[in-house]
Amino acid sequence: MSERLLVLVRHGQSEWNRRNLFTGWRDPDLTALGVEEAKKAGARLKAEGYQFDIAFTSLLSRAQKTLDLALVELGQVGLPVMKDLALNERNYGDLAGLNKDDARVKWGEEQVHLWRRSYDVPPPGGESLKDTVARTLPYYVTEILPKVLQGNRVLVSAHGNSLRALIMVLEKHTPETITHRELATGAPVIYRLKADSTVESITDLAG
Ligand SMILES: O=C(O)[C@H](O)COP(=O)(O)O
Repeated sequence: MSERLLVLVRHGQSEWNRRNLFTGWRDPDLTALGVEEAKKAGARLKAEGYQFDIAFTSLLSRAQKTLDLALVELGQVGLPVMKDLALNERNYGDLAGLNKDDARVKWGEEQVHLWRRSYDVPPPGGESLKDTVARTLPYYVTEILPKVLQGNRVLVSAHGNSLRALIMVLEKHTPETITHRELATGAPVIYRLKADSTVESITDLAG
């Protein structure tokens, strides 16, 4: 019987997460804590008995490195890995590199919250979550989902907002409820899909 297993993991803490900077398509490395989070994600999955047939990640180092470290813990170095821009973090445009607290002082709490969590308000020069869904969803539908439905056990290492874009569809969030869906660094979320591609069960390995 097919498992139809899909595991999503947000990369471990990056240097810019630690420094509280908008990151988007910029490419900072993991911190020491981020490395530990990535290893812990792999170890947790291994301890729960998970193994994978294929993995997907973005073109950004923090997601790729998280995947590599998790695969070492899983004893699965050499697993086929597909890398694609479609899984990159939401492009934060002109906000990239700015401190999130400084931005709140400059533009106000409410405006910054709209840029960070609203569905359809893009940051200046960047992508809204709606734009990110438009970028990531076609890739999910054409590349990732078919693998899951064929019975491959699939691991995806990506980013807070590119994964929230997929989670919006998987968990059937509305533009309002998705604003409250947060994703911790290095915390795998495990989905079992039905044959019709809807979600049968969700297990969050956070904490
Ligand atoms: O790109 C970033 O800054 C982070 O990865 C996600 O940031 P957010 O929680 O502000 O959307």
